[in-house]
Amino acid sequence: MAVRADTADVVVVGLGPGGEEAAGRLAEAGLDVVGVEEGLVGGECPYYGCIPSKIMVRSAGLLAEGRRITGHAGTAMVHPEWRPVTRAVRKATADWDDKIAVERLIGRGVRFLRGTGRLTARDEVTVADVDGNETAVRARQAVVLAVGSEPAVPPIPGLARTPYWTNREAIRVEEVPGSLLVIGGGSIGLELGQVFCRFGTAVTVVEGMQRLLPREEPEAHELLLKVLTDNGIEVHTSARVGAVDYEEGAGFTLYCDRGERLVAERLLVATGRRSDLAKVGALAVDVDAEAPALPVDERLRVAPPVSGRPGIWALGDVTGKGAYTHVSMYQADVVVRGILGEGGPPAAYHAVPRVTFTDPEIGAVGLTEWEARERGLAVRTGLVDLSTSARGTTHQIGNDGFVKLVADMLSGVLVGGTTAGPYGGEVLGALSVAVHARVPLAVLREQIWAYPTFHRAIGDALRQIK
Ligand SMILES: Cc1cc2nc3c(=O)[nH]c(=O)nc-3n(C[C@H](O)[C@H](O)[C@H](O)COP(=O)(O)OP(=O)(O)OC[C@H]3O[C@@H](n4cnc5c(N)ncnc54)[C@H](O)[C@@H]3O)c2cc1C
Ligand SMILES: NC(=O)c1ccc[n+]([C@@H]2O[C@H](COP(=O)([O-])OP(=O)(O)OC[C@H]3O[C@@H](n4cnc5c(N)ncnc54)[C@H](O)[C@@H]3O)[C@@H](O)[C@H]2O)c1
Repeated sequence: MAVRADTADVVVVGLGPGGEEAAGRLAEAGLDVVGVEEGLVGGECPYYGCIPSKIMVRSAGLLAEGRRITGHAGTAMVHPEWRPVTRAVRKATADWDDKIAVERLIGRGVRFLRGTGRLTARDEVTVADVDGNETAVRARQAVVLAVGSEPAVPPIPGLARTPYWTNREAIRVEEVPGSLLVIGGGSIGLELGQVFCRFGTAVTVVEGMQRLLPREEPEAHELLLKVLTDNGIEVHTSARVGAVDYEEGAGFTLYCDRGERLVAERLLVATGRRSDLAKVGALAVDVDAEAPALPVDERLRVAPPVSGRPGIWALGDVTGKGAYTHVSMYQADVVVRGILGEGGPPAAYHAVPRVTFTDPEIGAVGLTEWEARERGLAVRTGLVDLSTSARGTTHQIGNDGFVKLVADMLSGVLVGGTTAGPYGGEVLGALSVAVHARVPLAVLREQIWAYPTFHRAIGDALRQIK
């Protein structure tokens, strides 16, 4: 094993969306930056997450729209074919090759090291490559930990011995299975579950909590339960999986505590994410390696720079502030400004937007009604059914959805909201601005909302907030 020593102004460990952005911008600003990545430069989002999954969602959406033609605009026979989806995913991921991403990074001035980075001292990252060679890089100014997350697989008896899928295998699948069990009714389980269902797979979703998307509004659960069940997906909520079995040819069997015995060809485990703090050497900065996330202050510092010693920053999924690409990119900006000493506002999370790309899409921003009540706010809500709105009426089939607003009457602003329905993620834009900028309710009520749009329902919901 060879050991090499190096120094740099900044070492960025993990080059997902946020790490890549931070490394690139810091190098462009003239700092000597070493970027360390053990997998693919770009991270989960472009290769196994947002991009390929949304390609699949789009293809599945086309099938659904095709099937809606009959009875509304003529007749249509829809024959699903998975091959074009595989082709599009392979193209978008460059066949899971990051050559272009590495070139782009180097082009921005970053020195790239492929390997696993670990904090071995407060100012040192040791990078081990696949051959076991190590490079100890001493950071003069900063270390940025942007190591993201990986699937959290629950300790269900029998599961570890089976060839279950996580998002990684599901994204790379070459043929749709005849049947699929999904453990977890969150964003991944529902987006991919609906995709496979639309391509002909018999899908069963098993969710441990009482509701699908349990962190969102209960109305989102009710809507998705109705629509997904209508699509033919079998949904089990409040279901605890006691054991998993797998037999070649027979497939997977889930034994649930209430006695259900669920069988399918494939099993997708989509039960959230975890970050491996031990692997990145969190102990070197006195962080418990078993902690769920790296603790950061409002400037994303795990440890501020002190008396000539570099500061340790973190960003992205590993900070536990919302596992979304847009959060990681937002935090990258705060980190870059912090390292360059540019000042500017600290990180704020009162208006984190999120979209689950099911059909209907579930867009949400800020607090849910329950979260607002938990915080003791003077809560009033407005709720409008999209299907009965003017746009819902003209849209006809596929018009399920709602707009829900959560207001705090003391501060007189919206603190959260949900826009569920066709283009729910796009409609969310208007609400995101209102929650982010704390636009007074009085000002929002004066707004003219174009007719007949889905976002006009925001104006209708506002009128319910007295
Ligand atoms: C199926 C799926 C769909 C998703 N869809 C969306 C979506 O539509 N919209 C959205 O906003 N978000 C979506 N997400 C979430 C999004 O992908 C993540 O929030 C985002 O990728 C996190 O970015 P990150 O910068 O934290 O790092 P990650 O993308 O997690 O990347 C971290 C990188 O660090 C590397 N790494 C880890 N440890 C080390 C180490 N010790 N040394 C060197 N390298 C290391 C990893 O190999 C990885 O490349 C989705 C996720 C999944 C799984
Ligand atoms: N459109 C998007 O922005 C998008 C899409 C996919 C993923 N993501 C990100 O990736 C993260 C991970 O997605 P995810 O769907 O895996 O996580 P999630 O946290 O969104 O959902 C996981 C679900 O699994 C359930 N669960 C956990 N353990 C279980 C068990 N043993 N049995 C049954 N159910 C169980 C949870 O109650 C939860 O509803 C998301 O939180 C999100 O931040 C975002």
